[in-house]
Amino acid sequence: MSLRVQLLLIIAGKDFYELHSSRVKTRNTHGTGCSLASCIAAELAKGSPMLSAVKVAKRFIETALDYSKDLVIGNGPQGPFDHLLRLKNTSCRQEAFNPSDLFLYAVTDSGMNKKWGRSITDAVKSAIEGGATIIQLREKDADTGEFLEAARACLKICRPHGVPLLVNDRIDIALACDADGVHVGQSDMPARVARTLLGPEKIIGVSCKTPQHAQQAWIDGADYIGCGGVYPTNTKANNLTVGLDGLKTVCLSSKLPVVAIGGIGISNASDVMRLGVPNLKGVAVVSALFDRECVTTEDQEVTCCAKGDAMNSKMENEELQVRVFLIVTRI
Ligand SMILES: Cc1ncc(COP(=O)(O)OP(=O)(O)O)c(N)n1
Ligand SMILES: Cc1ncsc1CCOP(=O)(O)O
Repeated sequence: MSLRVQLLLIIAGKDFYELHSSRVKTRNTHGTGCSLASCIAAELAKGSPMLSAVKVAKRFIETALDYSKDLVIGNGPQGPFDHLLRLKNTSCRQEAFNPSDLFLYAVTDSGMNKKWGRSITDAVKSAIEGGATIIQLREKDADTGEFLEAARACLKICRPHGVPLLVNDRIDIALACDADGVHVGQSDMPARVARTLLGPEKIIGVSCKTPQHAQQAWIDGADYIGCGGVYPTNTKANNLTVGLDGLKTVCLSSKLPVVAIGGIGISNASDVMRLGVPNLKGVAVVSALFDRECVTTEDQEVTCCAKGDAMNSKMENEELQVRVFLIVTRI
């Protein structure tokens, strides 16, 4: 039987969160409370909002408990857990949201699938085969029942590949099918409310065009920023273009990982990634993947080099190999 551990978090007397995890069976629990508190304090000192700080600290304690569960130190009924594991072990368990998942972000489009006569599940399957690292279902004109059924079917495709599936705008659909998260825009459900509804573990992305949007997304507990349109696009009407400069400004204004979106395809993905800001983690594409007659598994690899950003001295002058896989048409 696997026991669950529950941590209740109340922020400012009004926001209430339940954080769950599996119980680690071990006698080595001495030091967990003070390590949890210290880790929360350290995250807050780095500028994290309370929820993010507690999530990071909780994951650290879980990982350390698991890592040190079989240690034998002393003879007492309770042993110490190894809170220095991060200094010794670099292969710690992965966090729930891995920013590198943003690398090739495929956003579906019901109109394009209809135009090319393909089902949403076929589109998702092909995108994953082509190298997509995260999928967003952006089904603007699907009926709720139809959308929910499609989302459930897509989850069955994504889960075995370890590819997160997010739902655009529809928190209700994400909740109903237990998707990995949502993407919301500035005029959708506010990210703070989405976080309250979805809980601390789900992935929340927010569209941001300005540093103010980015700041609010961070405060609201978002996991990543979608920034664009970087280039003009026909996929989204009346969408203000921010250009590479706007993208860079948003990236530099935030600690959150950023994915660029809007008019990005095989011809300019490398220009975007060459911006070289450390928190720009990938490109989100709609038409480059899905406005095709036949999405095949034939991948085209574009390798580009991006310089590390001077903001991060470790990255300075480092050649960063960015491999962008795009699915191409076979006629
Ligand atoms: C990754 C990503 N970034 C931005 C958007 C745009 O979202 P939004 O502003 O809500 O506009 P719609 O997609 O709803 O038209 C996105 N979908 N994904
Ligand atoms: C949804 C969205 N948000 C900003 S631009 C855009 C559309 C991107 O589509 P495409 O990759 O076809 O330009």
